[in-house]
Amino acid sequence: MTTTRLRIGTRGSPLALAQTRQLRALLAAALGLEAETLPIEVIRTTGDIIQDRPLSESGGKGLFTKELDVALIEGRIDLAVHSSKDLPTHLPPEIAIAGYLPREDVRDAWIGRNGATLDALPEGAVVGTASLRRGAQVKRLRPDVSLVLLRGNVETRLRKVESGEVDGTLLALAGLKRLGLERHATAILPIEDFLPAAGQGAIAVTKRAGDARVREALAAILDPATAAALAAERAFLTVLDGSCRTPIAAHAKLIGEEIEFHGMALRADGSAVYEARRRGPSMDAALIGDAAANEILLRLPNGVAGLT
Ligand SMILES: NCc1[nH]cc(CCC(=O)O)c1CC(=O)O
Repeated sequence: MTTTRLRIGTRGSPLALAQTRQLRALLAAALGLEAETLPIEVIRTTGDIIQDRPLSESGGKGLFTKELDVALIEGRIDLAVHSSKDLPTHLPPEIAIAGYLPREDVRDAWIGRNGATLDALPEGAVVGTASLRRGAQVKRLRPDVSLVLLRGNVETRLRKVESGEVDGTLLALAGLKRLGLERHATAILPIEDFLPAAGQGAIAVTKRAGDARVREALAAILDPATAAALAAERAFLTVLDGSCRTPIAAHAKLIGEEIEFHGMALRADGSAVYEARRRGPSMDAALIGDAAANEILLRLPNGVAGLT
């Protein structure tokens, strides 16, 4: 197998690069190569350029992936590394998800100014987030706090808490860990109140559909348990999130041969929550996520649009 020239594409954010180096190290070890023989191509995406408004208002889907898809299709790279959370539910037909690395911690971390917890924030405190899901989950517990848009990469957001621009923010613990910034977490939020985004904590690899060379090269480092969980979470998202404007959370985990699934759709102001829980054989993961989403759809008085 000629694998020595596999080119890896990624966004250029510190988190994207950390994830890509992790994948490259695993892949090189599995192939018995030096990591440096697998070149990393940094590709700027639309999502990296838009910084001043929520991505949900900018066309949402595919903002972090389109330029990487094009690079794959044009043969400039052979695989691309993504945060699964940022992968759209529908990919172009030329692109396939090869699989996922073993998942990191799926939970959200709370970063409070001067170490304050979410419970201990004074009335009317300001929480920064760009995530509709996190905003709705915060409002559900603390309807008195105000939400402001906080974008930028992980370091930028941490700085905005330190400088007092906001009293606190939420970030994926996985991202903090990968950047060696876990010490900034004031608290790790319980999964029941802060059910994560579909795909949170998982690194996905995409490739050209039908590229057997890349599929074979990756086989040893991809994790089937994460793939089963992601199949359920992505199916749930596919049914509920046509718009990227609805707060949706989903978490699946493999217990033995079974998938345990918990999904949630929230009204943006946190005033209503619709949940579904299911358990079933892991081979039915996508069906489980799909069924849970349809169960929630049936309970929504005005469909998903009623939640925005
Ligand atoms: N949308 C940004 C993004 N995409 C993936 C992660 C974290 C890493 C992960 O979930 O795997 C983050 C930052 C954050 O939510 O704190």
